[in-house]
Amino acid sequence: MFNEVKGLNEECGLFGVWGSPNAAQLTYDGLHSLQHRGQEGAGIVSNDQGTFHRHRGLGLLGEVFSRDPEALHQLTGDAAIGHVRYATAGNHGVENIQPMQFEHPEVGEFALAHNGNLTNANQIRQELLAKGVTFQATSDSELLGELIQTSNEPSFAGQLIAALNHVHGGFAYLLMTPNAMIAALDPNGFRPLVIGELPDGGTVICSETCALDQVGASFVRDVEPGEIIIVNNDGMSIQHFTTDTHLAICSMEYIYFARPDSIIRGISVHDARKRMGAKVAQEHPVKADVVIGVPNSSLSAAIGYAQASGIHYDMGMIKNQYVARTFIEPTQAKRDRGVSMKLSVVKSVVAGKDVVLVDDSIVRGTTSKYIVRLLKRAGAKSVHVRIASPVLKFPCYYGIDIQTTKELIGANNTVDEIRDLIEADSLAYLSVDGLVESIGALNDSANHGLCTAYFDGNYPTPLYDYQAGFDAEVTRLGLYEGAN
Ligand SMILES: O=P(O)(O)OC[C@H]1O[C@H](OP(=O)(O)OP(=O)(O)O)[C@H](O)[C@@H]1O
Ligand SMILES: NC(=O)CC[C@H](N)C(=O)O
Ligand SMILES: [Mg+2]
Repeated sequence: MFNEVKGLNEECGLFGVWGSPNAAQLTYDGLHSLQHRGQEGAGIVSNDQGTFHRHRGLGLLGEVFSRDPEALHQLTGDAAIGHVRYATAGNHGVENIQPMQFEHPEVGEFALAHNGNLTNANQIRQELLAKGVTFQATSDSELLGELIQTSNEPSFAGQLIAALNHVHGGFAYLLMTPNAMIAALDPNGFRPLVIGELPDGGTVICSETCALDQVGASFVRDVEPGEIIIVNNDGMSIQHFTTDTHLAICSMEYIYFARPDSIIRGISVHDARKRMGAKVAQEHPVKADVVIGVPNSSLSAAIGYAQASGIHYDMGMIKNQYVARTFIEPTQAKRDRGVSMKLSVVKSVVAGKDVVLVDDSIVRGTTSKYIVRLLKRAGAKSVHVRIASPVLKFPCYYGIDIQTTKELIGANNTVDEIRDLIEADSLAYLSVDGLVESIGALNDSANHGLCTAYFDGNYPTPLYDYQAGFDAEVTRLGLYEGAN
């Protein structure tokens, strides 16, 4: 597959429209603003008075549709759903590119798109295999469709509710039948999902508010954990597949994944990142001449660090806008080359200076190590690295593709060891409490409505398929005994 070399890989983006002409074009535009959530493949299914049309392919949205210039025009109808993918389960083939389509005896056909990762996918796959199901793909996303197909419930609505109660883990789903667009969010609400209204009265449901802005839709509300939202020609209705819900939205959405111009559950992502930067300045002050950020995702946190510390902010690094899209077999040599083609230093900003370098996260350490060297080569007197999130130590099983600790520098080294590995003069991270305070409490539960499992190992759900592997890793690393 072809992809930009990135430290952290995004998840997936969902966008759907009901009741607006040119629904496929709107979906294309919306997905374009969600491209940061997935770059492996993209697809759109339109609904023209009950007849579905689909186009999907590997690569960026623009590539998928420019390979076949007629494709978008053929997606006729006033409803559509679309998806941009970054794989967390299954292979990278086109059969896993969404939306997926299914035949159904009651509704005719339906299409399905999924953001997240199921924790009991293996178990469900075995159950379905035992029932004689043959699969169209290898990812976990298809499973909801197959559960609907094989359910004993008499109606599509009942089948969907039963299926949603059978899958576990992270899931924001967008489905479309000939008569309705349907959204559902897992009981922890790990992934963001919002509803908007178009000026012509059409309804949009999508992953982030930046996509609402893109198509001129106004924000209506967030989809709540456990909800099923049904949009049809009579309007919108809300049901619940469960009321046993515990909000635990992924804190990495605020730290890194979401676009800074998005608002997640009432909190501006940019403002939350600025507060994270300010908080790490307060927790780990350092005397320096200039604060710089690592484009793109840490710039908000760097601004926050500068404002709180009183040290002036400057543009010390540039990101090449035409980043080489490198063939990834994810080897370290390729990652190193990818980072070097992506980032460069503005020498006049850092030469002869004590520099605070703010980044939002360290995954393998490739980026920090490269940049510290680059800054020193450009004449920086000292480089103090400040990370606007806590040490990334634990895997994510709900939609980020960090499913093992092996490559996480923070799981395998102490902070002092990481400082030496990246050759920084000092290194410090935001605390977990500081992170939660910076984002702001979403509710009054013990976890304040956030999932911080990647930092503290507190998973809000059972891990099912992943439990044994997780236990083995914890034992191997002695993680709970405190690596840091
Ligand atoms: O320790 P590493 O393995 O290098 O990963 C960490 C880096 O990856 C992410 O950025 P990314 O390269 O994805 O680019 P972006 O900030 O432009 O999104 C993150 O913001 C860090 O900069
Ligand atoms: N990142 C995601 O949300 C991925 C969705 C799904 N698990 C897949 O692998 O395709
Ligand atoms: Mg970055």
